[in-house]
Amino acid sequence: MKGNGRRKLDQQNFMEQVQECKDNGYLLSSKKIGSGAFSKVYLAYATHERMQHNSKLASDLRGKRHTMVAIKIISIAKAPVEFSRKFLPREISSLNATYKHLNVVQLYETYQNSQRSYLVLELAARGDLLEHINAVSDHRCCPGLEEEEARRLSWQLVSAVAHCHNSGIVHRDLKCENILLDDRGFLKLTDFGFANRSGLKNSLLSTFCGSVAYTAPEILMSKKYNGEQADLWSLGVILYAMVSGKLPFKERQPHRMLQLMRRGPTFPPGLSPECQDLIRGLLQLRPRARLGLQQVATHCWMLPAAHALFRTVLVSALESQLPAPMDDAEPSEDSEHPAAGHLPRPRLWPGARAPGGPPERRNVGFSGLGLRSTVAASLGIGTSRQLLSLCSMSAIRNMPGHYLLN
Ligand SMILES: Nc1ncnc2c1ncn2[C@@H]1O[C@H](COP(=O)(O)OP(=O)(O)OP(=O)(O)O)[C@@H](O)[C@H]1O
Repeated sequence: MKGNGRRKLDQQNFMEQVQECKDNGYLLSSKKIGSGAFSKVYLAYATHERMQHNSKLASDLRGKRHTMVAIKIISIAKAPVEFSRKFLPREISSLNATYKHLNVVQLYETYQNSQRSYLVLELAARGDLLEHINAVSDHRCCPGLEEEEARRLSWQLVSAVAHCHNSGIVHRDLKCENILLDDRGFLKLTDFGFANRSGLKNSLLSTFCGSVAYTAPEILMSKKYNGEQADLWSLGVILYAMVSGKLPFKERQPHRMLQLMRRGPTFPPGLSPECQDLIRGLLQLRPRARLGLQQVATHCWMLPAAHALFRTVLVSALESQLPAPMDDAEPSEDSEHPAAGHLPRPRLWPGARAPGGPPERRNVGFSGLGLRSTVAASLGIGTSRQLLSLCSMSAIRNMPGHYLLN
């Protein structure tokens, strides 16, 4: 009886939600795609009428060629007052502040009544990064992703986090479960429930947020912390999880966790020294010793993929749409692989220059504007402007093909 009564109530609740969504221009499906502490997330469809009234929604869905969205329904009645008054408004304002980046889930709109709040979000239908790592590990019969895939995803994640920080938002709950993948394989950072404004440049935060396994040591030690530096620690944990299929430090008790952190991570055999170096640079106990986002983006481990992509995109774009480059843009004769002659020699952090200094700066006499977008899209890191802001930076400039970005 009790079970029956509960089921009826759930059904009634769901029908109310369907009606409330319909009133706001969305067709709610019964497909539940996730749930959180006080929320449920459903697949829904935007009506054409709604799209006519919401340009954000219309422009994005037109590009995606479908009308699907994810609707996160938060039960105000079930959630603690602090959640509705503090965390939910922060989540909404953070999503508004970080609109719009290819690697950050987009909030199209919200509506609410006294019972529920609705967040209409961009759909990321391929599950989260943790599921992905586990699925790939099973498939390969070896824990973790291939470094090449981890690098591609890291580019997107670094781009997303850089965009948040540049928008004045610290995420404070970066973990594999809060990183979703969409049906095109793009990474989408989500769950800004603990996000906060980073405020003044050196202002410090004090609230404990996130999951212990991803939490920076200074937070575990209850010290005041810099949100951006704490996000960078979590980034190191995520990168470690991607390439090893496990967490670098796993203990329930914070003081034991700290002991492990002091000892530093141990790496699986076969992991490249460059990748180890990057992870070590992020998992620095002292926040100030940690790599910054710009150093991450220009770390030698991050470069090979970008380099290869630049080459590939450059070659195909040159063939299809652009005037031929001047002679000096040709690969060197001794290149075995089309990219090999131009790869900067691996540099280990912190930033020792490759022997012989940076590659010569070349200019091919075209702006490469369309190409920038293609490159940004290939890397999965948003618009060309976002690519530029991430890479306004020495390493990309030092890379062969840098002229595409100037
Ligand atoms: N835009 C989306 N597209 C697809 N699935 C989503 C989307 N947003 C959320 N989900 C799914 O719903 C789950 C819960 O969403 P979310 O993490 O935002 O809720 P939450 O209430 O903040 O969760 P938690 O209590 O774990 O912090 C996610 O783990 C994910 O599986």
